[in-house]
Amino acid sequence: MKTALTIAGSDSSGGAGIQADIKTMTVHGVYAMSAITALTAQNTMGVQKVMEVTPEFLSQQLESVFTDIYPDAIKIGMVSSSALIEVIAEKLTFYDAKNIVVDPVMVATSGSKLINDKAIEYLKNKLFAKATLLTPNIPEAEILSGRTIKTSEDMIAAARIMSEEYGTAVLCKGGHALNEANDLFYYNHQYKWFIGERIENSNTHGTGCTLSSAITSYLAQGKDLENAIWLAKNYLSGALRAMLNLGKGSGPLKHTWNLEGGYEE
Ligand SMILES: Nc1ncnc2c1ncn2[C@@H]1O[C@H](COP(=O)(O)OP(=O)(O)O)[C@@H](O)[C@H]1O
Ligand SMILES: Cc1ncc(COP(=O)(O)OP(=O)(O)O)c(N)n1
Repeated sequence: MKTALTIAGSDSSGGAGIQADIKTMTVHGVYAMSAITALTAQNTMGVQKVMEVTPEFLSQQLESVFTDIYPDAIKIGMVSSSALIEVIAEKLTFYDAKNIVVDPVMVATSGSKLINDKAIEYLKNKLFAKATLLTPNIPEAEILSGRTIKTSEDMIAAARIMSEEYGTAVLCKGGHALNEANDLFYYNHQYKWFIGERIENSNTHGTGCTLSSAITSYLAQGKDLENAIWLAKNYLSGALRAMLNLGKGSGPLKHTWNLEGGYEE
């Protein structure tokens, strides 16, 4: 069985973070493991409280996983402080980790900030160069590239800046654009659009976590990067199309849709 590790925050409502990642990896037939960076008290309306783990405890979780069940691929999500980022960077190097998808989580859809400013600099300087793929959404891409994104051309320019600066592939996600759901992939001075039909569903909590952990699952299974992105986007669209409606705010996706025999693309 192929294995994957998610290094991320826990979402008590189960729609994003570690919980979304484990569900996604599991329905893809991949054995999921976790190293938790923070506990969030969170629901579909917002993040009420965050409790970060200590760097020592994160370090121990990573050591416990890597020395026993080696992950074929790794997803990194919410990491809110520079000390935790340092630990992750050190362990990824020490254990020679491969197939690393970094989702630079900064702000939840509800508006809550999930990272501090110093940590953003550490992400850029210590973690991004180790990534196989970065998956910023539009607001994150604006912060990381220093460019305002209003048009498709802006998305291409921002992705180029990030890809060239960090020497890695970038998928700039278009879920925050108004009428489309097109994601822009940039690597090796070339770009490609991953076109998605926009689905009218206000329950989008955890779309980014779900996409990045689906990509990680496909990388663990040995798919090449572009194929992994196509397959993951198809899975994400099905999870939105299943129209689960839970909670009072922006609710979670139906992660199990692909086990129920419907919603074929
Ligand atoms: N309404 C929607 N219909 C179809 N796809 C969507 C929709 N909203 C987001 N997506 C897709 O979900 C994925 C996550 O994108 P996005 O919502 O921008 O990220 P994040 O959750 O990190 O803010 C992308 O592939 C994006 O195109
Ligand atoms: C613990 C935790 N991690 C990440 C997020 C953000 O998840 P994302 O998939 O970007 O979805 P939204 O929250 O933006 O819908 C989170 N909320 N909690």
